[in-house]
Amino acid sequence: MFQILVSDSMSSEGLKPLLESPLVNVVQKKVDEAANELHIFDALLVRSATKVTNELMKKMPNLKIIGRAGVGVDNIDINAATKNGVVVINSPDGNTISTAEHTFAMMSALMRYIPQAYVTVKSNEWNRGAFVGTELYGKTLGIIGFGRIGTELAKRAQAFGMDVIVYDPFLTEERAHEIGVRNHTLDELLTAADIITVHTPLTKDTKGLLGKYNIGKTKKGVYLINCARGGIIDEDALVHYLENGHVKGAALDVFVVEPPVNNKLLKFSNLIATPHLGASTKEAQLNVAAQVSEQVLRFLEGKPVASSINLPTLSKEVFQKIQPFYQLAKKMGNLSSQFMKIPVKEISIQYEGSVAELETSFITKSVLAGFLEPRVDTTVNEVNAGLITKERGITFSEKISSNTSGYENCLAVKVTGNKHVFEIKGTYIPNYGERIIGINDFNIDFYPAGHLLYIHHCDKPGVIGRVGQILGNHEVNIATMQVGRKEKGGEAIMMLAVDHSLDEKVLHDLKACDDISAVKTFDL
Ligand SMILES: NC(=O)C1=CN([C@@H]2O[C@H](COP(=O)(O)OP(=O)(O)OC[C@H]3O[C@@H](n4cnc5c(N)ncnc54)[C@H](O)[C@@H]3O)[C@@H](O)[C@H]2O)C=CC1
Ligand SMILES: O=C(O)CCC(=O)C(=O)O
Repeated sequence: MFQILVSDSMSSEGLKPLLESPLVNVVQKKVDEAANELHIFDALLVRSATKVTNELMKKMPNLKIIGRAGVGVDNIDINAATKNGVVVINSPDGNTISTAEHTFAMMSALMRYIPQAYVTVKSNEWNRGAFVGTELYGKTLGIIGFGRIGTELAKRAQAFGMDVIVYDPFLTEERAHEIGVRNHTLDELLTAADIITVHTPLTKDTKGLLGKYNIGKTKKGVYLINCARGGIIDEDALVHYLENGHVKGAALDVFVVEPPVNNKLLKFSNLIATPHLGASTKEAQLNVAAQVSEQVLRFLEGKPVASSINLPTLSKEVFQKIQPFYQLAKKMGNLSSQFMKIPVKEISIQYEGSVAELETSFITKSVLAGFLEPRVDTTVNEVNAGLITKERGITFSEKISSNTSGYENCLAVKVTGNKHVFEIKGTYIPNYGERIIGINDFNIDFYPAGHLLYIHHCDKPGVIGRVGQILGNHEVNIATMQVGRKEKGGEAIMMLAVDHSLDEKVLHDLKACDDISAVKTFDL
């Protein structure tokens, strides 16, 4: 019989598939309370309170699967789980509606001073003049991050007669059109919206996305809402703009540190807050607990699971053969995504040589997983990459090619957006490693790892020297450098590996250089 530890409070209705199964025994205890019996458990079910660290996993040698009843898996050390051979699953859409509704409730409460007014009435005050609110009708709602929750929120705002504009660099025009919203640039959204709400994952691109600079571009009197993850709206910047009155009010469900400790934001009467309640409804908790219970049971019964976010489902032998290509494919997908920070319609992958004889569908999924990684909240892997790609309105295909590029094996990825196409080619050379051998029409040869700097330039004497000079001036050490060109004196590219990530100042100086037409950085 499998032993299951449920360590955070979860809907017992949702846990029914497990509680009623003759295959499993369910223990509902906090990890601390189960300290002496941790070694017996095959599965661990959590919400966000239990921190699933490598240390905890080490105390659970029987652990096979962790089920997160919710979306964000930031409380689970996924890398450690993968290393320990533990599958992690979540319930990506079980709490979408609840979180969208909570955001809507926060917006209404914010604009009508409901929490502030409630406190005064309870204190026997009757001060109607102090709480003259603002209608939602006719206002422009700016949604940053238009995934599951952003989409549901938009539908509700439209029903209230709001004009909805969105910013999501990965949203296709077709999908925006389908939902009846307009995708804008971030600057357009910042300057046009009366209310701005964020619904992105917390990534290195979204951390502080609404910081001092960007909030400074918003309308005076703007309202800001964060029901996604603490830190997407920079907390110090928000303090600054609440203090000077530029931001008329803010609503937060999430904080950088939860629960907030000595947080200056809490002193503002025009800031309303809830303790991370987005998903706290009976329905959402039932949905997420039921989804996770069913998947855990399937897994323990040896059946495939739908929402696994870390491990592949291949036999060890097959996996070993494709592992080098799987890693190369992931990096190629990731590079393509970073090159094409725009909506993408199609991804096609072509296999040539010995790699074409392997289980290419798995390698394709690895390209997709690498591509999606910078764009979505949850860790995407070969199990869920196809599904998520389709959900994002992106089609994908694979083809076995009879081309001969001169390499023993070659993988080519082509990513198509509305106006731009990006192509990348890679190969794996045994005992030598992964190489990127082509970018668009340029032949090049570099190892895809670390901090990379890409420069598109004119093939003229002195350009390489100027790049070296600028990097030297900024104390940036160059580890390797490769150059590719189509013809003498024509367009050329260079790819440099440097010792640390580059800041805006370095990029600015490079971009200002004559004969350089594009500069991009990548971290792999
Ligand atoms: N307060 C709460 O209790 C809850 C909070 N959440 C949080 O809400 C967030 C969104 O959840 P979902 O909508 O389910 O996720 P999702 O993955 O469906 O949507 C996220 C969207 O953000 C977009 N995005 C990624 N990087 C971006 C960037 N740099 N700029 C603009 N857009 C970007 C993606 O393209 C995607 O469309 C997550 O962080 C999640 O953890 C989710 C559930 C409950
Ligand atoms: O109530 C919870 O478990 C937190 C929900 C959440 O933030 C998520 O699902 O990402």
